[in-house]
Amino acid sequence: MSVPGSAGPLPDVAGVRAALATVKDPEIRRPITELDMVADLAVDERGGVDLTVLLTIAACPLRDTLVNDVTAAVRGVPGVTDLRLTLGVMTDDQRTALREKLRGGPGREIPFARPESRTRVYAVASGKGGVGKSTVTVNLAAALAARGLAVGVLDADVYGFSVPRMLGVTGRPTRVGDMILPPQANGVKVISVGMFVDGNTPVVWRGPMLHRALQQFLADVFWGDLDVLLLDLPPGTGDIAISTAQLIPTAELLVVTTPQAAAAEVAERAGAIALQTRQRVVGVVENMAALVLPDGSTLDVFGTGGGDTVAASLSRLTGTDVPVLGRIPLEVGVRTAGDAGVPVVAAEGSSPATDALRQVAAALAARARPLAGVSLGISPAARR
Ligand SMILES: Nc1ncnc2c1ncn2[C@@H]1O[C@H](COP(=O)(O)OP(=O)(O)OP(=O)(O)O)[C@@H](O)[C@H]1O
Repeated sequence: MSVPGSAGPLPDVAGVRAALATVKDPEIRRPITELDMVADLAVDERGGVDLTVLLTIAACPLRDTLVNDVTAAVRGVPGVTDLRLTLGVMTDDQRTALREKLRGGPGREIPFARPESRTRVYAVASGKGGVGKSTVTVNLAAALAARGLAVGVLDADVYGFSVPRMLGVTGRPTRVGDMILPPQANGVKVISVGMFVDGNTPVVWRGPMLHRALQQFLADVFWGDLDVLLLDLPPGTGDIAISTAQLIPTAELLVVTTPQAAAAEVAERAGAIALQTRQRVVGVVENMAALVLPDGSTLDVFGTGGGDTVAASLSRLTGTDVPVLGRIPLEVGVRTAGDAGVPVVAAEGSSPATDALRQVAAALAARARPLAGVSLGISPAARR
């Protein structure tokens, strides 16, 4: 059949539906046809399309993106002459059904704790504050995402949350019923306690509240099928590190230290918590290593040897081989990039620091869990 008065083919519902299957919800990042967002679809004999798309929530922040993507997809179908698009909103029951579909069931369990989970979870720990734990976390996340991995960062540094700013995330997460959709920046999905408090209000939570918050971030946030989840822990050996081990026993520790002997001693204590929690220590990252001066010489601002000391001591304590995965030099660009909300590895060009960070990311990427024989849920996740 063809459109009256035109030489082209008459579009049918299946053709338009196929085009709509290429449109992804901008926040959930799955095809809208799979999410049951396409409510009514009809094509008349003139090539006019009547379509109702259901938004997950009325205040959908990316509504315009969705409308533009839907319009472009439908208008791109040969023979379509008109699109009459109506936007509706899901009912509570429809949202519950969507949540269960995405989660693979009605429970509130932590997907990363399931035995079949293929997500590598790394808890990034440090002994003391200010050694660059958050900087290392966001750069590893961005470098892993640049390698094509699906990456999430959970900023569990409740007292010093800085990850959203370093990754350039300004938005708040959208809530669909009791499901939280993480904002994404630099290819990384991010959730931080800082997104749930007003302005610069300090967080004054005690252990049980911290545990519940962490549990909620792990269970109620729709992370999708991640390859890697990085947790930015608060410095030290506090409640959050223990909660992490209880909630995701397979989480592995990545210890960040500086070359300074004093920092190394406390970093050892942070790593040694793995003995009590029976977690594996995947390695040590030595940050703030020798600064390269303009004449090419180097300056050991924080001394030398801290990374090796921590790695040797944790190897001895845990009876496993804990390697130094990389040494990240002090570099002005690392700090300015973080301040600008773009991790330095995501900026143009390379430097000794970006090379070292990418090398650590490569070592972690090589440890990705195999996909074979693992059920991924309703469909492969969109990577970004
Ligand atoms: N390799 C580096 N070169 C230059 N500056 C760095 C480097 N690593 C971190 N910094 C800077 O040092 C400061 C502290 O880093 P960061 O906030 O990442 O530390 P942290 O260990 O996460 O601190 P806390 O746990 O107390 O929040 C930041 O201003 C950051 O930009």
